[in-house]
Amino acid sequence: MAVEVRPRLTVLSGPSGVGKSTVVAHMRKVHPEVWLSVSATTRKPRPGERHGVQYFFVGDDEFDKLIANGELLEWAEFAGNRYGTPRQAVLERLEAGEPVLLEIDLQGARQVKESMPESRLVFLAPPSWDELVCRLTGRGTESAEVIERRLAAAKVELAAESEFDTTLVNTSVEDVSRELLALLTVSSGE
Ligand SMILES: Nc1ncnc2c1ncn2[C@@H]1O[C@H](COP(=O)(O)OP(=O)(O)OP(=O)(O)O)[C@@H](O)[C@H]1O
Ligand SMILES: Nc1nc2c(ncn2[C@@H]2O[C@H](COP(=O)(O)O)[C@@H](O)[C@H]2O)c(=O)[nH]1
Repeated sequence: MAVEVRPRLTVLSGPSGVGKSTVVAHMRKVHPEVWLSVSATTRKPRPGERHGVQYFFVGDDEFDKLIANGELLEWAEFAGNRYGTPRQAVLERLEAGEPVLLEIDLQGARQVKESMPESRLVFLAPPSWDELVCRLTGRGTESAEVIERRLAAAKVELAAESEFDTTLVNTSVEDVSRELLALLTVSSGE
C-alpha cells in the first residue's frame, strides 16, 4: 500500500536558551527547502540580526496595527517584548501544500493549537536545568535582568511540556534536527 505523506503545520517551542534557533538553523543548512515563518517583534535586534531574516523588527505602534488589522496568526508578550506570527505567509504555504514551521513561545503554541487543532506541537527540552542556565547565560546576548525574566518563563514552559504532542531533548543539535525534520510531514499511518 502506498504511504501518503502530507505537509503540516509544526510548532517548535521550549524554554529560552534551549537551542530552538540553533536546531532550526542546522536543519535549514542541511535542508534549505524547509520554510520557517519569520515573526514580527518589538525586541531590538541583537548584533548580526537583520530585518526580514531573523525577525521583522517593528515598533510598538506598528505591532499594534498588525494586531488591529488581524495580520497575526498568534502573538504574545514574552520577557518584556511582543512577538507575533504573520498570518498571510503561513496560510499561503499551507494552501500550496508546503510544510510550515513556527518557532514560538508557549503562549503562541497554545493559540495555534486552539485555532488549528491539526497542527503538531513539538517541545524542545534541555538535558537539565543547569545546562539550560548555562546555554542561556553563555549565549551572552541578554542582561542579567533579562536572563532572570527568561528563566522565570522557562519554569512555566517546562511545567507545560505535557501539553505538547512530542518532546525532543536537545542533547545533540544534529540528532534533534533530524528528528524535527521527520516531524514536518504527516504520513497516512498517523
Ligand atoms: N545541543 C546543544 N549543546 C550545546 N549548546 C547548545 C546546543 N544547542 C544550542 N546550544 C547553544 O545554546 C545557546 C542558546 O541557543 P539558541 O539561541 O538556539 O536558543 P533558543 O532556544 O533559540 O533561545 P531563545 O528562545 O532565547 O531565542 C546558544 O549559545 C547555542 O549555541
Ligand atoms: N508567541 C510567539 N513567540 C515567538 C515568536 N517569535 C519568537 N517567539 C519566541 O519568543 C521567545 C524569545 O525569542 P528571542 O528571539 O527574543 O530570544 C522565544 O521563545 C521565541 O521562540 C512569535 O511569532 N510568537
